[in-house]
Amino acid sequence: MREVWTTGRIRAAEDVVLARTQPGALMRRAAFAVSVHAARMLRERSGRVAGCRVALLVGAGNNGGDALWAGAFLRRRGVGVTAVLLAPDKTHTEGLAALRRAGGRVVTAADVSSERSDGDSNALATADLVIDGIVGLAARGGLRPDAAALVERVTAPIIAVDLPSGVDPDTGAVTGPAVAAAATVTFGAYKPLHVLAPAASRCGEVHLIDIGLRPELGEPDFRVLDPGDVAARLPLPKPADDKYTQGVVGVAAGGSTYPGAAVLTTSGAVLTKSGMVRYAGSAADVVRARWPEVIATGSLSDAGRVQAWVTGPGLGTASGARETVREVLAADVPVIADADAVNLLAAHPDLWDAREPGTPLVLTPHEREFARLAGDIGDDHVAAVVAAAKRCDAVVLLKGHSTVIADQDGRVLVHYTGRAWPATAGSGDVLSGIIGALLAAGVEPLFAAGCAAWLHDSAAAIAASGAPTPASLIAEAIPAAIRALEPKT
Ligand SMILES: NC(=O)C1=CN([C@@H]2O[C@H](COP(=O)(O)OP(=O)(O)OC[C@H]3O[C@@H](n4cnc5c(N)ncnc54)[C@H](O)[C@@H]3O)[C@@H](O)[C@H]2O)[C@@H](O)CC1
Ligand SMILES: [K+]
Repeated sequence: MREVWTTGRIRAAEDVVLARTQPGALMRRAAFAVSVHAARMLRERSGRVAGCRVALLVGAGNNGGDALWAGAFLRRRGVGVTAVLLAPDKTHTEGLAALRRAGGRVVTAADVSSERSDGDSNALATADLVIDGIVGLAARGGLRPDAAALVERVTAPIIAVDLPSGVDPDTGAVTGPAVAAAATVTFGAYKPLHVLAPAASRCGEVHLIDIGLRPELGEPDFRVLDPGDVAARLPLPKPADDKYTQGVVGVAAGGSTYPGAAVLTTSGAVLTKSGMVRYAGSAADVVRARWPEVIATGSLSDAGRVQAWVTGPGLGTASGARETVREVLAADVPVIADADAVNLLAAHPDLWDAREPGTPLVLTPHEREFARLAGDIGDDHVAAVVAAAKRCDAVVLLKGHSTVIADQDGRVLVHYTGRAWPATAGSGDVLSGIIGALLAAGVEPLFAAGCAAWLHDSAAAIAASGAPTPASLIAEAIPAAIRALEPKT
């Protein structure tokens, strides 16, 4: 499990560790790691390290200090290093002295911008690699114009120190010009931007360097599930199980207008776990035709007992749909409410009264549905989703390139996907079915949503395999996604 802390907490931990270490020691450790990754990248790209050229973009703070020290270490390996100073009067003193001692060249941003053709002012044009030390934890807003103008001139790959400059460290928002790095070397702990879109797509591969902060950090602000976490939580049938004991999933979705939503939601449920799936609604014939193993009935009252309900996809918002949501919420079993069910809950506050207190509810809005339910999301998605989860007393999963999932107790999971394959019609219906299957099996709601987001993304990647995929094929790839996890049977 990848653990993530917000910058305020990382800085507090840094202060504790700084107070008991030699001045400059942490920075040199961080910078040395940057130089190691820079050297590796040079070797991979040009087959050598000595003789290559590296340009450093150096801002006013310690992030610039890291870059300068990294430059000094690279000089020792025979690399030609030029530092481009954005704030010559405020440059990190020891870092600058170290680079000069090591034989590095130093120019100002103004020299580079003047487009003189001598070697120094050409530093960016001739670099094999650029190290971004413009700004780190203190970043606010997009790159300032002088920094943005420099970054625009870069053609070589960039290694970001701590984070790509210009992105917001805590929200991952990109509100102006920002660096797009080939790799990021970060220190002490992952920060939100490394896993939150859109900033995460600008990090390249992220390398975490231990600088001794972990004992001072406490509980993380949020977590990212890895394949092992998902495998450990997937419900697998035990020898004594029968079709009922694994948890029966009920699907109350779709209808005569959107029978496809009924099929896709049911597909997600059927393919995620063994046992039984029931369907209740006016698309019963269509569902039965696609999945003969599903017990399909025309109405909720005929459906029989289930251990979790999935509702919302393709349900519409007419009075019949409202009654369906009301009945499902009153059923005293966990519910996953998606799409129209979220819209109905937003539009008809009385529906909340149908809910049995303490019965788990998972809401899975996309951004527009979220706005209807909880207001404008703003730049800080994590804070908005946590607030909505507390207010709705539910697990809230906000869909997006970074799926953010919050429990009402404040725990947060984030799933970042660098791929857009799941962004296809009906894909959310499949996700709902997966969540329903996991809820019915007794998986804790936060992790049912978290594991489902992971499985859905993995299934989409398998189904797409580099080309567009429809939602039906995402559902069909769920078993392959589970097999790839190698859960223990
Ligand atoms: N505290 C420590 O012990 C350590 C800190 N380290 C480094 O120190 C960094 C934090 O350093 P600082 O607190 O000095 O601050 P930064 O280096 O992050 O920021 C420096 C300055 O950049 C400017 N700036 C802010 N937003 C900007 C924008 N959008 N465009 C251009 N310039 C902008 C501001 O004037 C700010 O003061 C970390 O990210 C990390 O790289 C590492 O050396 C590890 C050890
Ligand atoms: K940076």
